[in-house]
Amino acid sequence: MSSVIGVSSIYQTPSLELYKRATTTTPATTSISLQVSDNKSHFNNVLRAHLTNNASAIATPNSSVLSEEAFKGIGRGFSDKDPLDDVIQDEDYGDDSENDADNDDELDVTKLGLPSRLVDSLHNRGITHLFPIQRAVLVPALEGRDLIARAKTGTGKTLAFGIPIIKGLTEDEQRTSQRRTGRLPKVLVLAPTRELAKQVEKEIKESAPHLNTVCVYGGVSYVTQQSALSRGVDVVVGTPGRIIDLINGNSLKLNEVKYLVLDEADQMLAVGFEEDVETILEKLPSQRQSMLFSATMPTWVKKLARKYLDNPLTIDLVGEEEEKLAEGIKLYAISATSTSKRTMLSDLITVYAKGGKTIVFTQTKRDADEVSLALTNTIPSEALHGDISQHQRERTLNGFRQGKFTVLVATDVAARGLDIPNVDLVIHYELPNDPETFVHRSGRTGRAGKLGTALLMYTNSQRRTVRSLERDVGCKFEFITPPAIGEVLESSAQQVVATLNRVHPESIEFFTPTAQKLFEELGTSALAAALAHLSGFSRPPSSRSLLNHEQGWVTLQLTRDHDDSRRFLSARSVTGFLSDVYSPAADEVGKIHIIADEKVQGAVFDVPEEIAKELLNKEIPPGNTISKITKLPPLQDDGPPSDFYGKFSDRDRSNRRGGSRDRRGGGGFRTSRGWDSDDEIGDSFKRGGGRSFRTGNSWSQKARSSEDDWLIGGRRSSRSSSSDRYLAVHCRSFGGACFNCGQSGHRASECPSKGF
Ligand SMILES: Nc1ncnc2c1ncn2[C@@H]1O[C@H](COP(=O)(O)OP(=O)(O)OP(=O)(O)O)[C@@H](O)[C@H]1O
Repeated sequence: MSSVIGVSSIYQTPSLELYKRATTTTPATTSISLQVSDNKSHFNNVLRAHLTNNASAIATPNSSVLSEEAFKGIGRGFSDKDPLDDVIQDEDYGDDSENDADNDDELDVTKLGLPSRLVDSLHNRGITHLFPIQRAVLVPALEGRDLIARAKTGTGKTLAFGIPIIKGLTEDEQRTSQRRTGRLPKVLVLAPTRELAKQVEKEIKESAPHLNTVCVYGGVSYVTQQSALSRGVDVVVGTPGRIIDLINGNSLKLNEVKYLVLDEADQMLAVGFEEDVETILEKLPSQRQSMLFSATMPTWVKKLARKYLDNPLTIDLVGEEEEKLAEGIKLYAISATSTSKRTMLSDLITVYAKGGKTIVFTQTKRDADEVSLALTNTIPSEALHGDISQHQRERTLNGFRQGKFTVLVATDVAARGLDIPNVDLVIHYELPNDPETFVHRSGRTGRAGKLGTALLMYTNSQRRTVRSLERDVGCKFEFITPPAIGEVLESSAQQVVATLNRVHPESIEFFTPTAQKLFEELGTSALAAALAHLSGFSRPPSSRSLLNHEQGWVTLQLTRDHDDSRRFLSARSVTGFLSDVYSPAADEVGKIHIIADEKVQGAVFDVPEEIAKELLNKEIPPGNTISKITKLPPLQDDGPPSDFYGKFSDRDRSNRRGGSRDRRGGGGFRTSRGWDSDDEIGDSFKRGGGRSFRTGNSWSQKARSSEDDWLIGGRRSSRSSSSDRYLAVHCRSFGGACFNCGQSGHRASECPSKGF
């Protein structure tokens, strides 16, 4: 349906080229006219209207122009009731089949009326077209509207606020044509972690090298930050703790701030920055534009929005039902025991990362160290967690970015915000604490429209949680079995071949005479030997159990013909059968699983390699078959299923604390999808340092783990009481396997047969 609101003038142009010319030549007028047919047109039109600096509105054929006032009045259902009710959702930005060329132009950074300096630096970074969240934010942000926005991981949220702000600052600078030394910041970006703050700084600096951007965060000296601020600054990005310290020390003055950005607002709450954030917001001039980015809308964030934002427009490009992960992330899940995880990991990396970058997520710092140490024997890897100094963390991240090593083993500190290009594989070595953490961990791959893989390792008892995760995140896992040794060898060989292709021709020349001689003597086996050695298989690979991936074990399958009158196979009947055929096999048999397919009477079981050889040579009763298998058939379930997320599930935690609070399932995200979650406002309690933590919020759980100290921008010691730390560190049993002896239930550092 179309409706005419009021017409004063329409400039209609036959092409965008003419439109562009018209926008530069048409004098400013005040009122804009419109004819509206659908929401998408509204958007297109408002975009055009605003790209002309609100001075004049130009329409191309098939589209009309409307003012913001008119826009508010039509179709969208803008409401007076609650400012948070103004919502623009993803479908409003879907493909416009009417005019694809127009669409492309709307995204083309050269056609948006952005300052040429900004366009040039975006182009230098390979950014030629806006991503959807950037497109959605651009117009209302340029209008000066306060915003609340949400989009999936890696979709370009930083430039969503960065581009309009840079445009505004650059134009201001051009107008005044002077840059005062000692000028006060016009932009304040608050980020919950140092890493995120640094990343935002990097994005803004690279897109606007002409502006002075200073990043401030705790854990490092004040002096450099203070002197950078005193030289004059346009944009300050920082973590709340250090920002308050700098304000109190008179080094940072916020009187001239025109733009405030709150990045990852829900994370601020989780790490206990509520008070600090509010203290900072109180100090800002009331005449400003505020933009808030948040993955969820817990009560505090809503309150913040109501109190400090002015009639904000909500832009939600995730929605309620949609998959919360970025497109292009392929998901796998693999069942593993705490022991087999350890042995399986390098094979999974070899097969699924194919030589690219991998991030492995563990729950604890100690696990990160131990996993990384164990991996280093086969694949170069480094650990990243809170006990590592700031300087070393930066070196590690840089080394990983530059490809100096390919596997980063990290605690959840790295899950949020870190933008490392081209991560091919994310492995959840331990189940995440909640679905949000899963989304953020997985979102380290498949960034900026690229493809990626995330692989979840779970134990049998966590099967139900994996299903819950699928429901909560709106995703589907492909369930896989451990890669067979053949696959691992093939992938290793391919990776070695890729490495060989990168050997410098001059180096090749040095080795050619020896290679020729070898080839004459040994033929292709000389080359094969080199490949085997470079793949780390100088010795033949030992066989591995398909059930728990343990080396030196073999998985065999026993099937029985249907016409066999004996009872169906059970674990006990398998042992009985083995003792009849070859009694050492019955003595040594490991795991036994019954095949799920009811049409097959069969079981799979593990035996040591030597025993398997003997057993396979024995004569067996007719009607039975024993064979070595390379892939597991579907097996019957065993073990109690669990509904817990990670080691720090809500239920776990409340039990430990003796809490009787009414929890809504295993974490806010599960039971309340999307933005309306976490309304458990009564659940706050104060911790040392006076910052309040809400126990009902999944993030507060993380904050309470021993994990996240270094996340916080300074004031580390004030955030957790010793009793909290005790709970976090001591009140959970170790469920993993020792990297020293391989036994489960203790860590390598506590291994009875030390020598680690
Ligand atoms: N329009 C664009 N074209 C190409 N690349 C872009 C564009 N916008 C942003 N990028 C790049 O995409 C990557 C992800 O952007 P960014 O870190 O802002 O994502 P994000 O949405 O904040 O992610 P997260 O939620 O994980 O923090 C960055 O490397 C950024 O430079």
